[in-house]
Amino acid sequence: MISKHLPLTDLHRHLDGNIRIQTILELGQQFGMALPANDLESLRPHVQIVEAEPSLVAFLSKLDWGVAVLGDLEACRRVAYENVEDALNAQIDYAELRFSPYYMAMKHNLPVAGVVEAVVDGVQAGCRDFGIKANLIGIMSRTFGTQACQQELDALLSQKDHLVAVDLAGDELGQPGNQFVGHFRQVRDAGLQVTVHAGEAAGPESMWQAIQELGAVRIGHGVKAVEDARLMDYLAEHNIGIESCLTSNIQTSTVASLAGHPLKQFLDHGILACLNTDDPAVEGIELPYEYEVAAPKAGLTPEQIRQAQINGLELAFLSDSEKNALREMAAKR
Ligand SMILES: O=c1[nH]cnc2c1ncn2[C@@H]1O[C@H](CO)[C@@H](O)[C@H]1O
Ligand SMILES: [Zn+2]
Repeated sequence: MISKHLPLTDLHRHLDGNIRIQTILELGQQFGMALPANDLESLRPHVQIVEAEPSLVAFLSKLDWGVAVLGDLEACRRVAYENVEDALNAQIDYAELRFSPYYMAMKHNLPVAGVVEAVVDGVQAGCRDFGIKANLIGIMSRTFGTQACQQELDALLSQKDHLVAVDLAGDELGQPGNQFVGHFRQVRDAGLQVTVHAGEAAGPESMWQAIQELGAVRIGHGVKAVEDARLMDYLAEHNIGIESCLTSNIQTSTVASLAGHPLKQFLDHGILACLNTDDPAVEGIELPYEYEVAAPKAGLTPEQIRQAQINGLELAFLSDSEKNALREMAAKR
């Protein structure tokens, strides 16, 4: 259950993994693109997971049509704006929306820095119109290699005042984190926080690398930490946050069943772990489903679900006064 009197956060939410099917249809039509299907239900299996995919990389290919229809910067602005409305509809009080401008720019050769500006603009307009709070996390898509990531980072840093953090996402096995040490030095020098997708496709060594060499203060997924007792202790002692995404982990075949998901062990161990969506439109779920269906199936007690909601605010890239304002707002309703 979601506690109404606590702020609800989604800290791990890809806005380019949350493009509405209807919007994919409309943008496809607008830009005269041939889509694999021309109505909502026939397009669905091409852009949404219908059964678990065999691997992370197979799962990620389901995001490709959503970004393929981004034919101009206005389209990027539109999906960013709609993402804020989706967050409101999912009862979210505070969202950290992450996006990969290189991935969004790729199909139509859009200017990468222009994509960042368009996303910033769309999210700002959305926050004004829908009355919720959001911050942006820039992603480097490791799948496309180190040079593309540097180009992507340059574009992100050109708008660094509008970002709270930078992340590394994509093919964790194919592009290990040790290639990105220089990139993350630039991120930290720019005064931005670091969160990294790690311990999802690769093992606990990938999480150690993200923490010790890239400077990650939060880890996306991190499911493989259970294989390393010393890492479990380290995460708890150093308040390294784990951004759990239960349904996503099933759909990428990272975890075989919700009953076997390690989130419960993280919470039992005193690790600051929270509940998040990942790519809601692609997964066909929203945050309330994660709280009301997925978390109980993963064996979390009502107290642990409440703790996960508290941890979400604790881990947010917000100042103490911003967190307090959210707490007071939720306590009053
Ligand atoms: O669960 C995930 N694990 C790793 N990378 C992901 C996941 N979901 C999306 N992306 C990656 O994030 C970028 C778009 O924001 C893309 O690189 C996409 O492949
Ligand atoms: Zn993710």
